[in-house]
Amino acid sequence: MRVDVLTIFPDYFAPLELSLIGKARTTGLLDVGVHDLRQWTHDVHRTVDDTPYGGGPGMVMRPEPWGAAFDELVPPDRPPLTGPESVPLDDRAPVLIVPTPAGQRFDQAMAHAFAGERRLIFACGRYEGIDQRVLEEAATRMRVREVSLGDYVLFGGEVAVLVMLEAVVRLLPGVIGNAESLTEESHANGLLEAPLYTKPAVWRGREVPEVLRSGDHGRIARWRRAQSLLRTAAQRPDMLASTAPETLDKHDVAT
Ligand SMILES: COc1ccc2nc(C(=O)O)sc2c1
Repeated sequence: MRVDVLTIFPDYFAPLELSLIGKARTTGLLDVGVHDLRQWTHDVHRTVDDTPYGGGPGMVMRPEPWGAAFDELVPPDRPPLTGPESVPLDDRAPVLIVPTPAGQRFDQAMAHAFAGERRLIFACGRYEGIDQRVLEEAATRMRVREVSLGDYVLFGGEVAVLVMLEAVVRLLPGVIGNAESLTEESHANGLLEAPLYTKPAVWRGREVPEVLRSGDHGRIARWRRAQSLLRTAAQRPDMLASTAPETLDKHDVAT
């Protein structure tokens, strides 16, 4: 997978050299380019923002640097359409992901969808946001996705990109050594994962549930399923709404 990130704070992405993402890059599973948007400015102050039309607080990111950056990263195979019309794009066009509080909520299903793409481009907004015409023009040659991490507001898109990148890259084949981890974790099956335990068997007077030390794999699986349902009901009842109702056997719940 090729990923390009456009930002005025490239240093935010130093963490992409670390851990499993860093390893994915060195092993060739992932190719990342982080680009300072200011390299597409031409004034002495390398200006990327200006006051909003219609008034209002703060500043808006100017369209010109973004347009020039996209021209370089995604050369139009034809002059971009200048009208308001958008062009349906085939699935070979790169996906442009724009973090914004006004976007669709990011979730594991979206992470899987992005993980299936050959190329992702992330546009990190700052200030009050990016001139809307940038997204409209980009849609003539990319599949544009406005995405939010949740119902809160950050200073800019960089942190959201780091979160989405980690969620996506860990799904790429070969990045996580034991792919089975991906099937057992929260949100993998529409539920939250069961509680986890490791040695010692007793810690500060608290015992690991006997069932997990029983060696009875069928019983352990039933217990974990029951705990997963109970935990989801307690923490995220909204997730249960899209899960078929299940009857819990009290023996499966017992620890
Ligand atoms: C100006 O760019 C921003 C500002 C806030 C913000 N908050 C996000 C979020 O997902 O919470 S993405 C994002 C992008």
